Amino acid sequence: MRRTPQAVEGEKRKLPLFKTEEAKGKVAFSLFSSSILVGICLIWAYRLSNLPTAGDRGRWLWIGMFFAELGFGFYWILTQALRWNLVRYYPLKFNLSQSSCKLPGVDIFVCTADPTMEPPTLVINTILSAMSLNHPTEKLSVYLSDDGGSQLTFYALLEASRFSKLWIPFCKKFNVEPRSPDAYFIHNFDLHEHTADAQQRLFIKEQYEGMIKRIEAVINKGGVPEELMNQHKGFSEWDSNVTKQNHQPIVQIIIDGRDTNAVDSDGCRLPTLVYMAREKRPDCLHHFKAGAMNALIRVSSEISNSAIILNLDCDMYANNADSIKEALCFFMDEERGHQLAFVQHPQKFNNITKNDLYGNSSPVLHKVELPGIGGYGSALYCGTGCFHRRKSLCGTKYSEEHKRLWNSETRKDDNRTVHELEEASKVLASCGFEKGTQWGKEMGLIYGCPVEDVVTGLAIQCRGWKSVYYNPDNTAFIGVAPPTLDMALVQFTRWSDGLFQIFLSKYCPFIYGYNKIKLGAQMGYCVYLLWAPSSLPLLYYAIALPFSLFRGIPLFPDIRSRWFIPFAYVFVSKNIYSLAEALIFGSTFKAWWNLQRMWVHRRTTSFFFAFIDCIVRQLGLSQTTFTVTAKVVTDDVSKMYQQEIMDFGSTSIMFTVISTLAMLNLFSLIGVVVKVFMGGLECKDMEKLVSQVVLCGLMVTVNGPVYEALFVRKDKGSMPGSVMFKSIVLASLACLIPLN
Ligand SMILES: O=c1ccn([C@@H]2O[C@H](COP(=O)(O)OP(=O)(O)O[C@H]3O[C@H](CO)[C@@H](O)[C@H](O)[C@H]3O)[C@@H](O)[C@H]2O)c(=O)[nH]1
Ligand SMILES: [Mn+2]
Repeated sequence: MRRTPQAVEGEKRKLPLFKTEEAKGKVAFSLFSSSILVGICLIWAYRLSNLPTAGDRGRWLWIGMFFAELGFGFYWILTQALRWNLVRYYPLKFNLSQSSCKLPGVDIFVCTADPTMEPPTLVINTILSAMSLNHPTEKLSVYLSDDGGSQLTFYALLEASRFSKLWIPFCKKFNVEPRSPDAYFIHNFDLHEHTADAQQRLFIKEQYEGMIKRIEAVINKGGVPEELMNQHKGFSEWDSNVTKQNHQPIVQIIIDGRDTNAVDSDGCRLPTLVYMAREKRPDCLHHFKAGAMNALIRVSSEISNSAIILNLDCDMYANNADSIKEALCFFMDEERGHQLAFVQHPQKFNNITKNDLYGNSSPVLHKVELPGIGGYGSALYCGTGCFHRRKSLCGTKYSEEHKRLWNSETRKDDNRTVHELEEASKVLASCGFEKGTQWGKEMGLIYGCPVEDVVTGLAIQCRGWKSVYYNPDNTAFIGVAPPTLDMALVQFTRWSDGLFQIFLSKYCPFIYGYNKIKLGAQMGYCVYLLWAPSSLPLLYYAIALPFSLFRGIPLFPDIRSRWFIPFAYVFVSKNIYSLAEALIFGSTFKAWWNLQRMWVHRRTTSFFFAFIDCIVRQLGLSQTTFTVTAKVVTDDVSKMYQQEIMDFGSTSIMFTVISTLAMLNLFSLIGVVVKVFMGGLECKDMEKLVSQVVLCGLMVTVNGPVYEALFVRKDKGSMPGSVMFKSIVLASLACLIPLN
């Protein structure tokens, strides 16, 4: 009997398109983690039962220790939620290729904000990589949002649109990866080979380099020359009044995907390519990246309106050519796909050195902590490398009805001309459009928070949607990590500030998420949202321990007391666990050590400043800002980074804090050594101070590079003299303050 095509289709569509795997070892882990919990409770009990009596030296120090350890303890409990429910997802690409379902359209959004910090040549590499992803080109549209409103970026995009006619067929023919020309040509191919393939590669490389030269020449001139301007009508938007902060909405459809004449060098259709610079006016809040994303959502709904949106930062190029296919496996799965709002990829970087000097890319974060919260169906939205369902991003609540709605959601059959589409889009990208609407509140990305991504993801999940964190072996998107300490700390300040702001707002996961997302997910969110206040216990330890050690005041139990055991157990086992976990997931020992140092620096500077900023803002004294991370640095700085030498070469106040803490710990350690040698400390007293000596010693060891930068190095990355001076004065003062 012959089966009808429908029956065959029905059968095939039942194949699952992704699978889930739970991590093993849950029982062992919960036993271990309970034992630490017991230790923590014992520590709290010790603090309460041994409180020095009123008038005793160090009573206040002791009370502070109790609160610090309460903070450490509760925070540690939260972090356990990230490890209870580790789930990994695997798309089944083969099953998708077997399925006869129609693929939905995909709109890719790329955001850029500044042509100097984010050079147009970098931006177009991301654009080209996005345009060449494996997906039917008539269902692919790429949008660039340029918050810099720069004709240089527009010019570069025009050049890229021309080059894409060569690049896309080249990628598909040779299955090129990474799909960013810059990242691809960095590999040293044997370009002198004489095969036809090698010849073609060489030809494309030359074309690429020629394009980059032309763009750089225009950038060096500081503007697009008249004769080039005449080549495209779009340049007429840039009259003399256009500045970054003040200009009309600009929308230019550079490639119209509907146009059957828009073809590449092989005669295949090109994806749609759109440039957008939303309107900016000095008296109109633009809400940074969130505002740009929302304008993109609206403009793209007018032009292509694809059901799936991929959002990328301008430095995140596509590495894995099949990432769209893989994401569609999740969304199109018959059984569970309709519940998913987004699929988040990890943020990986192409400039991570062997031992990850600034702890930018920890394997434990990507392989344990983020999938850990994903295990509750509540993966964090991290702002880039994320595939969204347009519906959920626009504010729709989850409902069972979203099943099988793909086909009705593809591109509008639109007969309007390019000009008409552009004019209609400009209205959507204007300042006034959002007034009195739900954009920024219930629709699109949420405004008012520098980490618009996390809060938006949370809101989506609280509307009933689920999300997936997917970390493929073949990394999907690769960006640029901040290559200086200062930049890394500034980035963490913005994050921890924004995250804590979410905690204090109506979006606090314990309240907003109550009964909507799982408790584990609420806790998991708070691990991040409480970064800023998590600075306080560590800062207290970093000051109170050397402070009291210098004065011979013991703050921990005698090493021969039984109370010493829980302290030692918690401290040692927690750190051994963290080291073992890091090594198992592919870190080096040195990378783990560097990360520990970075946590000390982040907590004592970024998180602490963010904590203060956030409180100040809650009092209504300041406004949200967004400091864009520069993606290019000078050669000196880059060389230092490549050699894994820390860069302290700026007078940032953060460096003063870092070096003051380092000096304080060093002074008190030296103080103790001197006392021991002078016979001023008896063995009995020493036994009480051992824990403090060890902890201060560790702090000094962790800070090794800080002392080097203060006293040994003479290069550009050494600590400026003024910072050294301030830190020595401050640390000495702290040592000299009398304590009754
Ligand atoms: O007014 C603005 C500011 C920034 N951006 C873009 O936002 C992206 C992220 O900015 P970046 O300076 O690179 O910040 P990062 O700290 O690297 O960004 C991380 O953290 C942000 C939230 O703090 C998220 O939005 C990002 O996706 C995430 O990669 C870049 O493409 C910018 O061009 C804009 O479009 N408009
Ligand atoms: Mn970035």
